[in-house]
Amino acid sequence: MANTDRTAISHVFRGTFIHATQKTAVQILEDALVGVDTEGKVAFIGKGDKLDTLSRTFGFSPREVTQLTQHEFFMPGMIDSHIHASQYSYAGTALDLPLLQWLSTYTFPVESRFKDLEFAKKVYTQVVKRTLRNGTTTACYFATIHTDASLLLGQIANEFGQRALVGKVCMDRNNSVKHYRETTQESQEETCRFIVELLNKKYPLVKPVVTPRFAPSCTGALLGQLGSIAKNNHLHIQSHVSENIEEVNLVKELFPESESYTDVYHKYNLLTDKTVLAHGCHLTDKELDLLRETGASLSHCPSSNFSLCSGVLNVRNVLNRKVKLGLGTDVAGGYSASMLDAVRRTLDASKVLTIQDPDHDTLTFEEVFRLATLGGSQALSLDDQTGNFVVGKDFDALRVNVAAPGAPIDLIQSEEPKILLEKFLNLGDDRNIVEVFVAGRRVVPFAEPVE
Ligand SMILES: O=c1[nH]c(=O)c2nc[nH]c2[nH]1
Repeated sequence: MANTDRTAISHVFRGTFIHATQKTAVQILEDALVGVDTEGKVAFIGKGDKLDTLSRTFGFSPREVTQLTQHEFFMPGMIDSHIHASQYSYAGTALDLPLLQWLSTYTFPVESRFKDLEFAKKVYTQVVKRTLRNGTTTACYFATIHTDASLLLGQIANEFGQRALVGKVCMDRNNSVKHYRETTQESQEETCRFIVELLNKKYPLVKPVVTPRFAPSCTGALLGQLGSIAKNNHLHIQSHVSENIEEVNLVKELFPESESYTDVYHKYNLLTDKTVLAHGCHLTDKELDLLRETGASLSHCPSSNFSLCSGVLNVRNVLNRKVKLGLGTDVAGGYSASMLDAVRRTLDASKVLTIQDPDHDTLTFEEVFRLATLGGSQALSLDDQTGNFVVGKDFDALRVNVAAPGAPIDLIQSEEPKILLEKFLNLGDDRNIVEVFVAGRRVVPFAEPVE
């Protein structure tokens, strides 16, 4: 009997699906049949040999099933839990200074240019397209202090179909760049305008995130106001924490009454289960415990941590202390806008710790795969919608062809799915990502522009 009361099915795929669950870092579903409904949600996950029964139950024709080849698999879309969209214009350059000098020499002068909406449109279109093509289905973006340009980033993410958290950056002190400053009142008022205007657009996949840049850029007064705005509107919060030692010492000087850097955010009600803090290389165990207790998460950004010589986060310790953790490219402190690079640098960082201490429990590629997908969704408190293949979640997925023509992987023989995944994570690039879906909509290859 045909399915009448369910949402209609829009796609059915048959082949290998690979994802992470809470229990299993890499779960492989061979010859799976996955149906996606017209609302973009996973409608069913079954075995290929149940095609007839599933097609009757869900009311689709077996002829409509898309069959993957033996070198292909679907995996969940990757989640970039920390990326500065506004810094994309200089990605791949300017990696020769430590954090605080890097910010004043390169970052603030470039970010100040986003007052110009034409410039903002160009850079934001590029970064959204590039990250989507690289398989980032969800991005947690820092924009700049400019409200209209930040709204434009939300509009562009919506147009291209990327799931995004977008933050108008707040900073009311410690910036020597003349045209890149706001008063406490401006920062607070413009944050409210940003939130109201972005929410009014009713973009289905784009949400505002309250964004104090980091404690050294914000007065206690501003941090307090931002904490209240986030609380009153149940919003996400993002910032940076304990990236570099000089920064940690500066926070001690600026907030002598606080017990630690993390405590500064706690004091101003900025640690919630919707908070994500980037870096955390120099956090103490006590600070990690505070993150766990408040439900706040970390975004591990190893490319940037290496490039700016900031530090090496001990991810094993973070996981042992049960703090939620995702991965971030941190463009442009990180030079690559690909989450595959974040995966590789995460493995490198873990191996650096093992070189220093042979007893260190090195992360496996399976664990890092989980961090790039399910871990990121948990870090952003979006795991009820995305992160793995579960009936009822949105279908955010990458169709990977390990043997795609022109791509940088040579297969000598047919391989097990787990080997295909490992090869893709270590050797692959966007040429292996043949299709990207967000909430069931195919967003890569890009639709032809309408003339
Ligand atoms: O890597 C970083 N990039 C930034 O833009 C930034 N701002 C504060 N702290 C930061 N760290």
